[in-house]
Amino acid sequence: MDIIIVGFGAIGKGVAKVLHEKKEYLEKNYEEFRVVAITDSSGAAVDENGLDLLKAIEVKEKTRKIKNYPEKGKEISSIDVIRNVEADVVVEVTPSNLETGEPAKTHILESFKNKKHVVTANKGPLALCYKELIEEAKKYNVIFRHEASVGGAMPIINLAKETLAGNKILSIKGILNGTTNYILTKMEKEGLDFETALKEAKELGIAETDPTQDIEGLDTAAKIVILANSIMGMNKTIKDVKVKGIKRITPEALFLANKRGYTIKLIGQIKDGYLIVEPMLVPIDSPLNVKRTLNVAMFETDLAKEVVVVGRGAGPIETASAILSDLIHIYNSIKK
Ligand SMILES: NC(=O)C1=CN([C@@H]2O[C@H](COP(=O)(O)OP(=O)(O)OC[C@H]3O[C@@H](n4cnc5c(N)ncnc54)[C@H](OP(=O)(O)O)[C@@H]3O)[C@@H](O)[C@H]2O)C=CC1
Ligand SMILES: N[C@@H](CC=O)C(=O)O
Ligand code: NA
Repeated sequence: MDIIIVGFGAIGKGVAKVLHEKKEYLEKNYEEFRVVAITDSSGAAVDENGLDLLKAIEVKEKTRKIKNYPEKGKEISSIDVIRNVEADVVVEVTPSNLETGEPAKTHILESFKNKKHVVTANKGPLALCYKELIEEAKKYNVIFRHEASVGGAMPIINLAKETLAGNKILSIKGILNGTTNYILTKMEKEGLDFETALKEAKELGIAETDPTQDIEGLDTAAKIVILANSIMGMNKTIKDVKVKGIKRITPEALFLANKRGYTIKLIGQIKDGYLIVEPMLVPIDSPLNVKRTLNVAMFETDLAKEVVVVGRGAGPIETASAILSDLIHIYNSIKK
């Protein structure tokens, strides 16, 4: 199966690393998953016989520009690659823009028009025009998967759509941002100051390209919109979310909360049609009290009653795990 990776930052490189590591597993159980093009803001590397993924990562890390890939690098836009390079699937992992959804929205729609399936981790277009994307995918008869867009490696979207199929999801409450959970954990457990904890999160490759999206709660807001629309049958946008971030939370506030048997977590919640993101006091022994980059989601459903899922919500390899599972789903759907 031939793949184009659009965006070659933390997640794009994570996908390349995972596809390299899992090469034998994939060839044994499915077929070769070949990356025939990689793009970033500088251009692209294109090889219809499949790029050397370790070389692509090395070129990117050494020169910051994928167009410097020897012999196969070129100054060409992602849209031209999507239009002109033969491939089955586009993996869209450019930055999430929560105002316009670009450039991802155009990349995704252009992929559909060129009969390419899409796997994305990008929250922008999903939080702004979910219905349009689903309708366009149907119109061009292509598969659109986005498990990585909410909770990273934590199974949530496909879990609700597949394993909980038939259930009515009555409410969802959880921690859906790894960066803020990492910061709150480091402040609480190690007394680290906010800026140092944020710097560490950036070095881990878990923060957004613009980390204010994490800190101000907008990333969590985008994710609960995606959940509301994709697994609760709503039609919301990010403007429908009441949002508060964690900027005012201090190590002292966490210490005081602990003394009273609580911790403080950034909680996203969908209940009775309302979408809210705010820091909340959480009992120390609550299932919501997960640490570092972990995410957690508590579902209330009509048949399965309460369901709780926990997993790493961010990180290059963890997120690539969700992207790989969507790629395998597409393989099973188109090649069988
Ligand atoms: N980091 C994480 O743990 C998770 C991230 N996500 C989502 O995954 C996506 C990628 O995140 P992440 O890898 O961390 O972000 P980065 O900022 O590390 O990487 C973004 C990449 O997109 C490239 N890019 C920007 N504009 C374009 C364009 N027009 N065409 C092609 N490439 C472009 C950048 O190019 P250049 O290198 O030249 O600047 C960069 O390579 C985001 O939408 C994020 O919300 C989802 C789950 C987890
Ligand atoms: N910045 C996000 C990345 C995953 O969506 C987070 O910290 O959760
Ligand atoms: Na997920």
